Amino acid sequence: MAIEINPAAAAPRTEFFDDKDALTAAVARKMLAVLRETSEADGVVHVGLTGGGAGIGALSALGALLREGASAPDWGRVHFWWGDERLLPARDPERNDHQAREALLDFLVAEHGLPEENIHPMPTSEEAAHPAAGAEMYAQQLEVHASSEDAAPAGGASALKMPGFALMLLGVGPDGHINSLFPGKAALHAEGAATVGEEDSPKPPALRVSLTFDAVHTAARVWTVVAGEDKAEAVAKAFAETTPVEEIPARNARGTLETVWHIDAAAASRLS
Ligand SMILES: O=C1O[C@H](COP(=O)(O)O)[C@@H](O)[C@H](O)[C@H]1O
Repeated sequence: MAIEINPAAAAPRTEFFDDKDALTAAVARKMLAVLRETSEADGVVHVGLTGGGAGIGALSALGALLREGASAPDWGRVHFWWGDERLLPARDPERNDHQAREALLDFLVAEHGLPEENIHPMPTSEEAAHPAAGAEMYAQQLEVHASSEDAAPAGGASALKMPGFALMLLGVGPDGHINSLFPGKAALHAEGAATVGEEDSPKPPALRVSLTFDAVHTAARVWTVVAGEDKAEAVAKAFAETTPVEEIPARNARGTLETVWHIDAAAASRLS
């Protein structure tokens, strides 16, 4: 059955930047503000991280802001999760969590008191024998941190046992994928679960674990970060009303409060 976009979710708006550096700097500034404000208001804030050039770039930019003295949240209240991961050994340079640690998280632990237990990586290939097992393990971790009110997408659809994410960052692949939700794959149709395994990712490595669309849709803010000419076609298709979600999964990136596409000039070059 064709995937339909939930009309109750926040419609996407766009923010444009000259280049990737301007984009990542702006996203990092906004991220710090969300982390400060939400952690002060709620006592805790859960954030979903992404891999890829712009996603990791935003983390490096956040580190740079802190080194310049930007006002920071109480890091003891901040929890980091991942939207997807490659099922590879711990510390493999291709793992999204490894790249995020190098770009920001190790610095936060060493210099800013981020508790190691607030970092929630997806399972490694040493921990999970296959993607479905990894997905199940991560769903259990999410459930441990679920708030008393389960996370629910806009519009009254069923809730999931996971923490309420204040923010989910999403890179977008040249083929329009978000997380490890790739065009035409069965994982796009996973319903009622927070996580799903992917056995045959068209982008190597093949074995991956991902949050589902249902999980993405529970986040308050969903921010795509898209830079580079190789993303231009996917961006143009994502904003064409007739493009099926099965072809460009990023079309179905939606939050409950806001959906913002952060796009640099090169990635925006084919938007009309
Ligand atoms: O495989 C992945 O790709 C996307 C996009 O990466 P990019 O390098 O094309 O920007 C990324 O967001 C996702 O987390 C990752 O696993």
